[in-house]
Amino acid sequence: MHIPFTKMHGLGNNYIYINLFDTELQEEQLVPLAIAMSDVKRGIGSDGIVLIHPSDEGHCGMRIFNKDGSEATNCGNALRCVAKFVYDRGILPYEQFIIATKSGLNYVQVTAQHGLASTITINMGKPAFDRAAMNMKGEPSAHVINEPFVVEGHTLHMTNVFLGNPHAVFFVERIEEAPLHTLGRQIETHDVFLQRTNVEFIEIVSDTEMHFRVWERGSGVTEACGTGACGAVVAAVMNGKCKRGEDVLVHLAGGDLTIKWDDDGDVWMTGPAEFIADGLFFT
Ligand SMILES: N[C@@H](CCC[C@H](N)C(=O)O)C(=O)O
Repeated sequence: MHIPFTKMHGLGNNYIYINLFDTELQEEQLVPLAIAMSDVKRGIGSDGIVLIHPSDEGHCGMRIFNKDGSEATNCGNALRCVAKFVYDRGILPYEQFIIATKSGLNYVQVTAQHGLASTITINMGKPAFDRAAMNMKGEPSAHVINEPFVVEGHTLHMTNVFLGNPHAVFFVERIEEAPLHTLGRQIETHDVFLQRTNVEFIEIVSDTEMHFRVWERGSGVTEACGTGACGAVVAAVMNGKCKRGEDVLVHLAGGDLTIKWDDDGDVWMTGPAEFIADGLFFT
């Protein structure tokens, strides 16, 4: 079987996109396909796969699988790439439309240059803070804001934000010292998180600027995480370190995103998306 695919990236967070507007896949193929395609040596190599599919009321739908085959509920960088895919390729040639994900409907605004999407702004929805939303052990309605968290004998201070996906955010003095490789997997798989978590380290530069690094659930260290950057800005506001209602410039390993948590409670993300290649995957 030959599966047509497109590889794209958002600030280096790279996924293989499969267009189900014109390709058919069975549900049982999806997990093995995510693992096989993401493999650098025997597949294409990626942080996971993303399915672009027709959805109700003329919306475009999106599903995201991490490189270990686990399915997530949303992906900020993939939302921008899907927006560029459907806009540039004439599937939804409008500057405003909706992408439906497992975590809800995301409003999209495309800024185009010479007929191609160059910058994409997405409404990422409203954050939640309760342990139930985070799928954590403990009192379901309790929030975790800057609470001591012990992992591998280290006591860190954790803030939890659910923003499309679960995020555990930690402040560091210097971003170069973020313990991504030493504690990322241990925090992701800590038994307090019933469905694991994404892990973010941030260094505050000012109340409108930060550095950011991520260990993603199911994919490990990646160059960028859109829902994570949104969660990090919300966590910084909750801890009195960033301003609500203003653009916050987030420096990720793969480039910059602009994030705003507005006064109505919605979080907005603005950034780029790029095509890498089209191809056929042989199974
Ligand atoms: N890279 C993504 C998030 C992908 C899913 C995540 N690893 C999870 O399992 O929750 C983004 O840009 O938001």
